[in-house]
Amino acid sequence: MIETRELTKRYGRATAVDRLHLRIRPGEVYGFLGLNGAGKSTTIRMLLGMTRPTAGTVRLFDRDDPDWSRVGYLVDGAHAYPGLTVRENLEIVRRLRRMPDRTAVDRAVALFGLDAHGDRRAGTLSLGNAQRLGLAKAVLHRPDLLVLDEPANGLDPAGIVELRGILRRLAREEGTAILVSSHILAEVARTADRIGVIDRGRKLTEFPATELPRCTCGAEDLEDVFLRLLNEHRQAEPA
Ligand SMILES: Nc1ncnc2c1ncn2[C@@H]1O[C@H](COP(=O)(O)OP(=O)(O)OP(=O)(O)O)[C@@H](O)[C@H]1O
Repeated sequence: MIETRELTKRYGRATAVDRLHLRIRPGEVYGFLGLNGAGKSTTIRMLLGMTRPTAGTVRLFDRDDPDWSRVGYLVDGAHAYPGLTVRENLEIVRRLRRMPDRTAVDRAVALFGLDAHGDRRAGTLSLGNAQRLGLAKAVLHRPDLLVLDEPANGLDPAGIVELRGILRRLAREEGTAILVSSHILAEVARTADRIGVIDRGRKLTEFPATELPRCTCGAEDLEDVFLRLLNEHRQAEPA
């Protein structure tokens, strides 16, 4: 349902994303891994129509002309109106999305454990709670595709576990396709169904999260796998 073909972004002579093929199915959580500067955010921006590809295509929901009302996202950190409360921020999103269901705000507040902060001004929230608000805004309208760039930023360990549960539930119960980029490798291993590793704009490998032990070749964990893959790739293809 979400597919990129030969997706490429060049900035001058530098190639940020290089002929990337991605496919994410409904109900699938896709973990997108890469070092700083690997090309994750650029890919995400192209998926969301925020950056025009130099070459290649993005197809969302099997259409060339995407229906953005079916997409939710959290990129570049959580943004909110700082002078408005958590509920007011969510209420604005509800109206902008033309959602008749007035209980949507309450549901989102509860889903992200923001009950105690509903009447606080967003500008006074801790980083983790601001991130929760950003996530609540992203899923308020029950999108079919959810794109999250480093969603665990600022969350405490309990928040990270909660986020995992929420993403798994959205995928399983609502059939949401979820792309999540992260540096927290162990967390991606627990959250994602499939994992793709990108380096210098190119997809190095992709594997089901359940097959992680089989592709470790003696590696201790995903972090180890990731570093081995990068080393192998960089030895094979020096910059
Ligand atoms: N607007 C831009 N102009 C020029 N180069 C850019 C621009 N945006 C990104 N790049 C370059 O493209 C490459 C990929 O960057 P990108 O932000 O997509 O990586 P990333 O994997 O998201 O990294 P990080 O984990 O640090 O956020 C980097 O070399 C970056 O410097």
